Amino acid sequence: MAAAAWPGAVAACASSPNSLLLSRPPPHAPSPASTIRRRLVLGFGTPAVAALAAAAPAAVLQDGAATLFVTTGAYALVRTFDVLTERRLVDKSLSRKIVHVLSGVLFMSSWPLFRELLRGPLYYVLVLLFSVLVFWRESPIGIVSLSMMSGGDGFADIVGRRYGSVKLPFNEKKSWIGSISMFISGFLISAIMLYYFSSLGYIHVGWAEAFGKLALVALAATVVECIPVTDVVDDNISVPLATMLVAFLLFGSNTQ
Ligand SMILES: C/C(=C\COP(=O)(O)O)CCC[C@H](C)CCC[C@H](C)CCCC(C)C
Ligand SMILES: Nc1ccn([C@@H]2O[C@H](COP(=O)(O)OP(=O)(O)O)[C@@H](O)[C@H]2O)c(=O)n1
Repeated sequence: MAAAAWPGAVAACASSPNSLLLSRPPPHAPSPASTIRRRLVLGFGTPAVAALAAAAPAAVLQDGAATLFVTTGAYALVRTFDVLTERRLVDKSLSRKIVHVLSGVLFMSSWPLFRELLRGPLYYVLVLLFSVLVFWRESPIGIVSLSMMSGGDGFADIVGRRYGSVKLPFNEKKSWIGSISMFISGFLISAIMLYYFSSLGYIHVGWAEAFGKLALVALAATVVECIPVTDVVDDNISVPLATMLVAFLLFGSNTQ
């Protein structure tokens, strides 16, 4: 049953985007976030914690604390029933069903703890789950598309925000250097991840062809990321979907 900890943790992580909920606290009541912030400052009182609390937006603090709470709770729930089963205090199948019941109910109960609908992280986690379920580690498609979404899109932002003064002619929010960084980092991280999985024997990579294919997938990811549709489709969805399609066309279901 220890393996159940992983889906539990992913579910807990997925709750961080606090997907579906979401009543904000009434305006007259002190917000939980400001209470957390006050406790951080007054309770722990170190300058570093106080500075962090002062700098972080209230919603981030509240959602961060709620995510930590839910993640810890998910592990605690599974671990508790693991121990009860090991000590033969609860029958194994009953233990599993109690976790079955409590996981869903406690997970739903945690929704009011969160504050905002954080779309990007939610989509990101959903794409991770989709790739695990559909592609897992035997297909290069999931590996490559997740590399583009995480590494490529991530570095476009990191580099583009800092050095992206020269904007793209068709999208004033994105820069040449951001898109070039996306292409290079997406390509490199995909190649590294393919190497990692092939060295463990999960996939076979024909390297002579793989580099050209990866360049095409990285190009597709880069183009999709920089066209001005981000307001319509989040790039945590558009980038992986586009790269899954191109990788499927180029690689098929394996890298032979
Ligand atoms: C901030 C994130 C995505 C949104 O990006 P964007 O809107 O700026 O484009 C990432 C969200 C991460 C998520 C909440 C947590 C995912 C956890 C992951 C499944 C587990 C990693 C395990 C590892 C072994 C530490
Ligand atoms: N191709 C790109 C992508 C992002 N960026 C920079 O990164 C910032 C955030 O990018 P984004 O709007 O795609 O952010 P997310 O939707 O990925 O969170 C942009 O406002 C740009 O400053 C860039 O310069 N060039």
